[in-house]
Amino acid sequence: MAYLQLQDIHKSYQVDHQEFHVLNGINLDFERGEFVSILGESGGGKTTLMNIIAGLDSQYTGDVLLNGKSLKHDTPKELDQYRRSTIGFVFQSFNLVSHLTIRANVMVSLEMTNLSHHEQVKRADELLDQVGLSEHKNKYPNQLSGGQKQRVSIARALASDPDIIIADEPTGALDAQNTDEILRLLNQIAEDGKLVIAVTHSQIVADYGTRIVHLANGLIDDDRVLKPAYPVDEQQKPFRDKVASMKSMAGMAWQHFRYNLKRNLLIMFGAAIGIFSVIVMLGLGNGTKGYINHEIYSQINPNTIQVAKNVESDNPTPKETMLKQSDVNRLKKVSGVKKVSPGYFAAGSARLKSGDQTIPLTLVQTFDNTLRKSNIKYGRAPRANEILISKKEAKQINHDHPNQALGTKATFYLSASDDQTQTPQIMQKEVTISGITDGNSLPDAVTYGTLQSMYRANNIPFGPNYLAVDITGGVQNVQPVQDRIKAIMNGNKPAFQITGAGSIVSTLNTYVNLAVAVLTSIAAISLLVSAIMIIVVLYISVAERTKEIGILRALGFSKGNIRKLFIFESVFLGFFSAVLAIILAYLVEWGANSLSQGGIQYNIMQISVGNAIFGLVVSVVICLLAALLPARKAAKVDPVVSLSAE
Ligand SMILES: Nc1ncnc2c1ncn2[C@@H]1O[C@H](COP(=O)(O)OP(=O)(O)OP(=O)(O)O)[C@@H](O)[C@H]1O
Repeated sequence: MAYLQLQDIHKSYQVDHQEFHVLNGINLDFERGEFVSILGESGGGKTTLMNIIAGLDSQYTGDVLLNGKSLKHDTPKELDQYRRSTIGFVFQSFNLVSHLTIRANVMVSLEMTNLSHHEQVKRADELLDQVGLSEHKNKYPNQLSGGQKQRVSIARALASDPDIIIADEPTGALDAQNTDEILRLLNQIAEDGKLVIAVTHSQIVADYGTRIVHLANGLIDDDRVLKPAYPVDEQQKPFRDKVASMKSMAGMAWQHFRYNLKRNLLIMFGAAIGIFSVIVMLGLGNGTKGYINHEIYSQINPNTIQVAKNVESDNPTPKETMLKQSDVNRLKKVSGVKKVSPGYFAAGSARLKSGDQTIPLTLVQTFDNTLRKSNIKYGRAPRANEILISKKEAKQINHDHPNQALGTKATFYLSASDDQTQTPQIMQKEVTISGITDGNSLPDAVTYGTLQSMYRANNIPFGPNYLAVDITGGVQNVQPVQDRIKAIMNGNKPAFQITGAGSIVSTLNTYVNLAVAVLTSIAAISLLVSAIMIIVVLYISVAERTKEIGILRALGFSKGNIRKLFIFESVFLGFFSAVLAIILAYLVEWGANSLSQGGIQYNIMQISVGNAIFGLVVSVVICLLAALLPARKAAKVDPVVSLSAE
């Protein structure tokens, strides 16, 4: 039984509903150690026959048997494996991968073996040495002469130690001296016990081999043995072949990415704009929220909230708003609540009279933890019969030296209505100014006891109209505790409401979040544009690399390998675009914050690590999705068509 048998091979092409018969029943036997030249007229079907032998074309009738085993029913994956392990290609136009160095071109075949990287480099160097190119291994194909390129392609064909070398017009593009050199190498391969099948028009080439087969009208019309086949030394391959790994495909994608760095940099800039805008918007949102919180929390203590009774009427009576001990007890039970203290606020009904100055007090409240001691610029917090006023008010007492208002005696007036008579009464008390605050919108403050004594003196019932609730832990606990308090019901109505400045923080944050979401969505439109751009670029890349895809498929790379090649390249694009976008965003953050520190003394842009990671993940995912269709197209490229492409 011959090593390779062709049995009654018929092949025809369908063009415009017409059938063109190219091979009309080829029967040939080949042995290892033979150097067979296939001669025949141009267009006679020699390349077609080679594609069938190589397992690139399976649309034929008849059978190809290797060691007696038919290829006819092999799956595409089995044919990939057959090419990987058994076939080595040498093409007329060399078909080297232009973006890979000479050594890397040889190593492409070795990616599909179980050799370690180090062993692959060693084998590639040995082969390049064998074909006399060891000095050129770091050059790129366009830096070599035609003869040198063909020697590289011979080294690549031998890399995976295949038993059959198919050479399609191997000397067609070479001068006499290089032809001689290449023929010597091919003959050496046959001498080493491999089967060399060379398609040629040249009688010189044909005469060099051990046998000449002539093709005419789709049939073998002559088959001459010039000399006996070289003896075959049965040797085990020094390594096993395997499907190229993810790592290999990532490595190859990386090599192409680097080779096209300038172009890729431009694409990356385009793709980075979208990610950059999204990250900047998120950072601006964080900064704005932070600024609002900072402004509010610098005046009030976020960890103490004001809780009032939830009353329905617009104009509730003091009795309706008054909180009871039972309310205090209910709040104390809420998890996260540390302390509940009674508080009272009076809006628009108080005055302070000092000498002949009468100062209206917009808001007076009890001094408790909702206010920050750090806002007291001069003096201290009020004790019994003392009052804390703002700097603006102190200026009305002593215009030039407001701090000298400290210790001044004044009369504090407060109107209150007796629930029974409904007649407002003006209560008054002599107080001393104990402190002056710095803020513009801070309330004036007295102690709860001071207010209580004023009401008692006038026989008007008094009780807290809010409760100051201290919350354990950090600021992050405030919202959950607020939510738990809001969930306490009186029948089917909430029992309490959160009042004071703290209550608006979450509302403001909700608005800012909404604004950020809208702006981020607008920024995300540029992400869509980036995605479309990447799809277009990859489609162009598939078209540009059709030949390369054909070469890789001929060498034994599977469709899946080709798909991964494009997907990896796109992922690299996504990753580096995001890195670029993140760097740009942090630069803009630095610029914006330098400006905002000068104005509002706050970092208005705060890009978190989470924002940067989000940008990175989104960019990689978008590029991954954008690569799916072009990668699929690349995988579907027919190697026979792409190899014959101009
Ligand atoms: N994909 C195809 N569709 C239609 N016809 C094709 C296709 N590929 C090849 N042919 C035809 O099949 C015939 C054989 O082509 P093939 O390339 O095998 O010839 P060849 O002997 O290698 O020629 P040459 O020596 O000029 O390279 C030619 O007539 C060619 O036009």
